[in-house]
Formats: sequence, C-alpha cells, structure tokens
Amino acid sequence: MTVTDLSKKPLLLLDHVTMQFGGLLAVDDFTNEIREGELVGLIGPNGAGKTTVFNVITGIYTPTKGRIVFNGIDITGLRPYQITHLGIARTFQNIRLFSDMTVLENVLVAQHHVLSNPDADRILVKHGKPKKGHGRFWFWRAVTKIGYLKKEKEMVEKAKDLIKRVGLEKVMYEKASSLPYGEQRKLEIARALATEPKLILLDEPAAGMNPKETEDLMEFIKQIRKDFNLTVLLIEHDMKVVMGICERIIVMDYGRIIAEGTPKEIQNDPRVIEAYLGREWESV
Ligand SMILES: Nc1ncnc2c1ncn2[C@@H]1O[C@H](COP(=O)(O)OP(=O)(O)OP(=O)(O)O)[C@@H](O)[C@H]1O
Repeated sequence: MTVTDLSKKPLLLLDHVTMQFGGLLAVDDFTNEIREGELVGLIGPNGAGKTTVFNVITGIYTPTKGRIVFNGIDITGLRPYQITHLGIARTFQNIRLFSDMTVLENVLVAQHHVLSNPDADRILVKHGKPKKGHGRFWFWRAVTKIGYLKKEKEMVEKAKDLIKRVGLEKVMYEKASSLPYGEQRKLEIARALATEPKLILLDEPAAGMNPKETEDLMEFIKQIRKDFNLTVLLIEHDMKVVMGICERIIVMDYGRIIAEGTPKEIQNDPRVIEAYLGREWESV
C-alpha cells in the first residue's frame, strides 16, 4: 500500500536508478518519488545501498542507469555544487565539521555558495582563519568596500539567526570540537540548512548518540522540517527514530527496494522482518 500524500507536489523523483561498481549492483533499479514536506526513512541492512542512493542524488556518483529529477529539473550527472545550488543538502554518517573553527565560522563557511566567491572569501577571512591564496583580498576589499560591508553584515546576521533558530546561540563562539556530540550533529545540520535547501538528506543522524541526545534529535528534525519548510530523507539504523518520526519508510536490501509503507506496515512486513527488522527491532 502506498502512503504517499498525492495532494503534495512531487519534489524528487528517482526513476529506475542503478549504480554499478564493477560487478556489484549497489543500487538496482530504484524508483521512488518524494513529495514536498514528506519525512521519509530509508532503511536496510549494512551494504544495502542506502548511502549510495544519497551519493547519486547529490552528484557524488552519476548513476549507471536511470534519471533523477529534482523540482522539475533533471539533475542526473550534475556536479555536487550545482545540486547544492538547486536546493539539496546533506549530512554524513561521520560528522564533518571544521573542528578548529567556531560554530559561527562553520556556518559562514557553509553559506559560501550563496555569495559570489570573492565576497564569501573576504567575509571568511575576516570572521574565520585566513587561507592561502587570498592575496587579492585587500585589493578587492578597497574596490568594493561598500558592497562588501553590506554583504558581510547580511551574511553574518543570517548565520547568527540560523544558529539561534537551531538553538546553538549559547555556543556561537565556541570551537566546534568543544561541543558535546549532540550539538555537533545539530551544527552539522545547521551547516546544511545554511545552503537554504528544499530537501535535506540525513545519513544516520542518531549514530553514536545517547538516548537523551536521540530524543532531542527526533524533536529537532520535526522542528526544522516545520520551521524551514523542508522535505527530509533520512537513513537510520535506530528504529526508535525511524518508526517515531517518519511517515513513510522505504526498505532496501541488496540494492533493491523490498518494501515501502507506514511504520506500522513496515514493522509487520514479513520480507522486512526477515531481511532486517528481525535483528534491529529486537534491540528497540
Ligand atoms: N565507491 C564504491 N566502490 C565500490 N563499491 C562501493 C562503493 N561505494 C559503495 N560500494 C559498495 O556498495 C554497496 C552498498 O554500499 P552503501 O554504503 O551504499 O550501503 P549502506 O546501505 O549505506 O550500508 P551501511 O548501512 O553499512 O552504511 C556495498 O557493498 C559497498 O561496499
């Protein structure tokens, strides 16, 4: 049974997507449509192909076969930065932050793509650490000082506002590496939000979290979906999270979709229990 709300506008279509690595079909004829505002879970045993689905959506890999359409645009084969521009952001299984930078600097770096590069570089040099290759900085700063100052102010205000909205204002000037794990995850999600996505892909956001952090994360994901008008696709092994917040769940095994439905339907599906939930569900 499908649980897709057909009154919602289609946002992402994976149309017979296949990703082959040599003789291995990591993703095999994957077809699914995600509609605006949905919160969808992607689950399955280790090696089922879940992260590869994220990698083809975000342009890390070009699918061997099939087509990916986002918001009416065929994005198959586009570069990752082009896909980010169109409104897809992601987080990774292992947290990826600039550990020596503050929370604010981390968000500013993520906003980088919104501005033309010279502007973004200059703002980063001032609010973050100077990088190599910024010799043009002083020249451009003199030439475009007024526009730059305006843009800088806007960018910093925007970053601060985002940090407040995700509840990290108390640690805005702390180094990312000094934050507790749950806050590092939030910061990673905030960095994804800084690119102003329509769709966010979260790869195992609850990995390594304690039960309290996991509870907070579940609320956080529901809250940001509402506050930022997001569509969310989530890979997660923690069944409490998946069953607790997803409206629809897609189950993969050996690269293929083996089931799709509401949390209740998935929990009672014999194919899913056999391939996956039998093991995972016992631990919930
Ligand atoms: N770049 C690559 N080259 C070769 N094989 C790959 C590559 N990326 C993934 N694979 C293989 O594709 C299969 C699917 O991997 P993938 O990481 O997508 O699974 P997953 O469902 O995300 O697993 P997990 O839950 O453990 O993260 C695995 O067998 C993996 O070894």
